[in-house]
Amino acid sequence: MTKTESKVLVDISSLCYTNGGVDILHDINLTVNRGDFIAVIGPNGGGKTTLLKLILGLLQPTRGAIDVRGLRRASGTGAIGYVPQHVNHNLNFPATALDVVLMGNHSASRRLRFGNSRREVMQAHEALEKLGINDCADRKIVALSGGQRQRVLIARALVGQPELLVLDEPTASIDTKGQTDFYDMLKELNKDLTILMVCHDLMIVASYAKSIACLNRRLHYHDSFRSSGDVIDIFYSCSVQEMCPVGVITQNIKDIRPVGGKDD
Ligand SMILES: Nc1ncnc2c1ncn2[C@@H]1O[C@H](COP(=O)(O)OP(=O)(O)OP(=O)(O)O)[C@@H](O)[C@H]1O
Repeated sequence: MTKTESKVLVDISSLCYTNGGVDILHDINLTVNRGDFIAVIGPNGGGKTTLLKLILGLLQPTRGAIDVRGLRRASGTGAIGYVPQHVNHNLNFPATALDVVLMGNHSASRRLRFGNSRREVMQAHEALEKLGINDCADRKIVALSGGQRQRVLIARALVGQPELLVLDEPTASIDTKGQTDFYDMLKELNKDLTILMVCHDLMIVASYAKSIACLNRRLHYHDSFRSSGDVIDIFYSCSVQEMCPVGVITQNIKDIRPVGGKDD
């Protein structure tokens, strides 16, 4: 880290978000530090996507603040790369993988400029290469597999050279083997890039994330988390209205750990 780089990229304090009189997020505090790999888990409707939209600046907090001054905007089009939850590809849409990645260069400031510079095309190829799919550059996006398409979307998020990569349930349509490859790749990217990811798969979370934020209107942050098949059963059967399932799980791990067992 250079002297000008801040350790804290995003600082969320006492954030509340209300929509139509409904309290969707309440008193959220979260700090995203450079190098983090944070998994956000929580039940459907718990506010995960809403939190990501607030960080991206697509929504404004009702109360509290999100400080993103730690993110430099020196180069590229955006300090945050975003891979959304749902991307519906129109089967008649003729774009190639390269075209989709190049869309990552389109910012408000250059909306009226047509075409791409040679440098932008080169950067798009580099992003595809980084994700191991540059050989798909000229293939139509609709002709790619779910896993390949997901990598194209990450390449699109990376082409603006972000410092923070935000992903919303990125592997919903990828098979188990593809998911392992995908998360291995994210782990590799995390060497240079900070990652904040919504994910429902606790095994994945336990294997890849460095810390976990459990969100159900309120947020509970945990520095570390371990999971097992039993724990997943507990997670999905517990009620998580106001309490944190990770707290329940952690308690349960303590309860089932044999006396004299290694305390880790
Ligand atoms: N545009 C909107 N207008 C009004 N309410 C909304 C809007 N978008 C989301 N909500 C509500 O906000 C709450 C949180 O939704 P959000 O999509 O953030 O949850 P989530 O945790 O991402 O859910 P999931 O796991 O199902 O994707 C839900 O009650 C939802 O109905």
